[in-house]
Amino acid sequence: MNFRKELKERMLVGEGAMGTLLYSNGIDQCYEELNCTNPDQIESIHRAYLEAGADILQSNTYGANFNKLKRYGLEDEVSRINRQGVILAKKAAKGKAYVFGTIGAQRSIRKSDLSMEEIKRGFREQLYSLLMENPDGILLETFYDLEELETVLQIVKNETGLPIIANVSMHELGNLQNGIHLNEAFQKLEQLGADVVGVNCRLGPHHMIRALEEVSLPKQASIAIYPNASLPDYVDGRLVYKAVPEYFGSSALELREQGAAIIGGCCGTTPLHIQAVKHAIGSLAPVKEKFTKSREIEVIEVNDRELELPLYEKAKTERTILVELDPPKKLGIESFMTGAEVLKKAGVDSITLADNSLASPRISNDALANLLKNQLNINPMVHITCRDRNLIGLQSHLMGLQTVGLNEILIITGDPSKIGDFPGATSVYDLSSFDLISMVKQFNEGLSYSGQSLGQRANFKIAAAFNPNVKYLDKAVLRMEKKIACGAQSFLTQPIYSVEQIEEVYEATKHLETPIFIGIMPLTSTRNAEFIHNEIPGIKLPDNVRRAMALAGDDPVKSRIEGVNIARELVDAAREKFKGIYLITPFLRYEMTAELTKYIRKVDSKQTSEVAVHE
Ligand SMILES: Cc1cc2nc3c(=O)[nH]c(=O)nc-3n(C[C@H](O)[C@H](O)[C@H](O)COP(=O)(O)OP(=O)(O)OC[C@H]3O[C@@H](n4cnc5c(N)ncnc54)[C@H](O)[C@@H]3O)c2cc1C
Ligand code: MET
Ligand SMILES: [Zn+2]
Repeated sequence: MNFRKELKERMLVGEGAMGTLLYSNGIDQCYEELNCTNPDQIESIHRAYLEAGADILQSNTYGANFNKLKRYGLEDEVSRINRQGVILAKKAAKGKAYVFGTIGAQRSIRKSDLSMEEIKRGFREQLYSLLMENPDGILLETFYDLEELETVLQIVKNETGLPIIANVSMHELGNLQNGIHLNEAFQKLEQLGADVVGVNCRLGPHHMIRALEEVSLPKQASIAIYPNASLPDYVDGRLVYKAVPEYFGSSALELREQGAAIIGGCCGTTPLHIQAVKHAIGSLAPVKEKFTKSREIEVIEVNDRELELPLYEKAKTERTILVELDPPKKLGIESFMTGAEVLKKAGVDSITLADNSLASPRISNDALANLLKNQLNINPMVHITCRDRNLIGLQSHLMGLQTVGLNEILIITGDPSKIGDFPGATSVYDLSSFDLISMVKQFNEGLSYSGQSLGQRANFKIAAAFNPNVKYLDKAVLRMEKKIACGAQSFLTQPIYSVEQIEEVYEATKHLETPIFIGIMPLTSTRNAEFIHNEIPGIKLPDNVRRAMALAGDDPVKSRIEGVNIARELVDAAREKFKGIYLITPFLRYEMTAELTKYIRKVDSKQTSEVAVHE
């Protein structure tokens, strides 16, 4: 038997599912452990697949890596479980089928914290264990993350000359994560030396056929397709699959027409599905040519609704004042709307609205931003955190904002739920602030997260956060640079409380062209000052500031005056170096930020007229 030769001559049949089959037999434990604890059961499943017509058996070692076995306390059993997996498949094959050592991805469809170094380590250990038992090839499967697959494929190539099947999993029809098209992924994997490039899991035969229609035949490599039995249904907390083996079998012919040379099955498939595949394709040869549909890319029209200069552009050349006015925590918006009106009259360029700041629910900022825009003709900036919405919610939110013309946005990670009013609530964090910035940039190119056309380009103006209240300012600046590379067009800082710090920020960031809005939040009382100084991480108030607030004591009027006076000094320092000023309204006390706005406008216009007189 020569796998590489036979692959070119006739269609080969792969195995079907192992995990879901075991589960349907009532087993709910680490499936790979069964290689050692119940070898007969695993061997008999392999045998059933062999008898159904499988030409390639794959060891029951999908999740047999250090990181996954650790969940079951089996991390010391990597070698035994993998070796035993190959031994069992070989025993069942009896020389009548090829036996491939299976290695599944370690990063799943959800974002994983595993670093590439951890992945490589776990991967190598599994690979060496499998190779000890001389399989006929290596099968890499269920890779949602192409980077991970590319990395491990290179390792296999370096370690062995055995045939390699490299299977990705699609995120969405035709696309991998981050919008990489299947055709492109196949080309990359072929270049890295995979004998077979393929797709497994997540989607059923229908979507696999549709996706293959836009994929051309690789130059050298063959294509493998391991569809799930159907799309899944969610029952009692588990994914279950509709099992229609005849339909699965008839789909095999269409998969062949679209270029598949190996057809097997993934989740939900059984020996009956594999039998139906074998029955359908008989001893046919793989196709040598096919018609490839050109990729459907809708015409993306530029959405030309630009009425005002974007804030980040404005802040490059002229004074630009943003004032944060947060949505109320209770129903009733009179004082919020009055505040917005007062701020508008004072001369702000935009009002920014936090997204449930400090992880506590407030009236949704997009609803209020809409009111500000439509009722007061204010150009608002909407904060968007990664905390409260998953990848679906974030995309829908962005499409909604684009639709109603709320295009100025500030992207932040978001304070974690555990610090807020509902500490037990989930902090979603499907995306980091970097990921979300990149996704919005992609929206601006007319593409969704997974690279599907949105029909139009969005025109978001992307602001991001910069926290200078950290131990190592240079590290925070590196984060800014990374955010700029992702697509950030301006920065708003956490509040700064000393003139020296404004100088430091200027020195540390003067090489950047991206405008920075310096955050200034007036203090409201001595208690407020002491809280910030003693309890907010990273913030230290200068002694003279604390003394001045303490002198104002409990008198609210004196405190307000002192708070504004201190903020003025900071504003003066910031004005010298930065065009962008970001005033944060404390506790809806808009009269303080309005006063500061008027002050900035006044001193700016005084300076302008002084210059004019001079000229
Ligand atoms: C202008 C502005 C507006 C904000 N608006 C909101 C809002 O509307 N809603 C809300 O819930 N929160 C808001 N926040 C709070 C913000 O979400 C938290 O401060 C968050 O932890 C940091 O957000 P980021 O986007 O700057 O995080 P990122 O830059 O993505 O950083 C994420 C995490 O990395 C770590 N990190 C960052 N920099 C460093 C460093 N230099 N050294 C070590 N570790 C670091 C920190 O743990 C940080 O939490 C806002 C903050 C700012 C500055
Ligand atoms: N071959 C593996 C199995 O069927 C692939 C699972 S995909 C999550 O168990
Ligand atoms: Zn699967």
